[in-house]
Amino acid sequence: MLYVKNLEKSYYIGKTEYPVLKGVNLHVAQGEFVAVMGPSGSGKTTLLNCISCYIPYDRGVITLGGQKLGNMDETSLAKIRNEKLGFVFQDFMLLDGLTIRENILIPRIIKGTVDKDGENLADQLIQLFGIEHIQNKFPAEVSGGERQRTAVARSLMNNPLLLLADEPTGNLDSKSSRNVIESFEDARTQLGATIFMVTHDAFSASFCDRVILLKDGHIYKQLENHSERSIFHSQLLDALKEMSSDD
Ligand SMILES: Nc1ncnc2c1ncn2[C@@H]1O[C@H](COP(=O)(O)OP(=O)(O)OP(=O)(O)O)[C@@H](O)[C@H]1O
Repeated sequence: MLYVKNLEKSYYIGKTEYPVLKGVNLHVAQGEFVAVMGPSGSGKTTLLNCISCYIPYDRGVITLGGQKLGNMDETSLAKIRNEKLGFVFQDFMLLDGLTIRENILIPRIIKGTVDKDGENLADQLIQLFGIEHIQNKFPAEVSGGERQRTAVARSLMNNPLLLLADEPTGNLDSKSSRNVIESFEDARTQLGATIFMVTHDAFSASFCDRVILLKDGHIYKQLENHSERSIFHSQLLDALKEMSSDD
């Protein structure tokens, strides 16, 4: 589904090159829920931004659903972002002047049509995420967890091939975080969504099928979840400790 091969990306400040991604290789299968963790500055957001086509990369190949990303004009990139990718950001990015339902419909509005099919999918997502009772309210009138569930529902509006989430639980308390992670799990089990999430939170990551640990622009280790969530959580905490003591 998503393949990243030998991905390299540097930032330049003046003429000085700062390599951030130094040959990253990974694969995310259809229907998988994968987290990326790593120390601050290890390149997690840069990796996500390369996959999102928000920033260009220097070397390597990214393919999504068989289509090679990169080297495309702005119109093609915008089409991929709107039709093949779904995004969930830490600060929700809901529009204050639109209701919860209208916010969920934004990807269809951008596409130019909100037909019966779009309204039906919105109904399905609103029901799936338990936000029927707030659908006609405005973002300022609902809780942080409800705003974040709205953001997850919106990200699924165009049946994206891949849902990308950058610190989706970063600003939330533990109850709301759990709510968001459960909404990802629902999206996966009920809609077959594929989710790629950057997080600092080992608890949130412990719900994933696989966790990729990134360190200094390389994949340090990948852990697969074959056991109970609490056991996987301990394994993750141990691996994170090992990674930080390897300096
Ligand atoms: N636009 C930019 N120009 C120059 N350097 C950048 C730019 N964006 C990020 N960097 C640097 O690249 C490195 C990786 O940044 P990135 O945001 O990918 O890390 P991260 O792992 O997501 O960190 P965090 O966990 O703190 O969000 C950091 O050292 C950062 O300062």
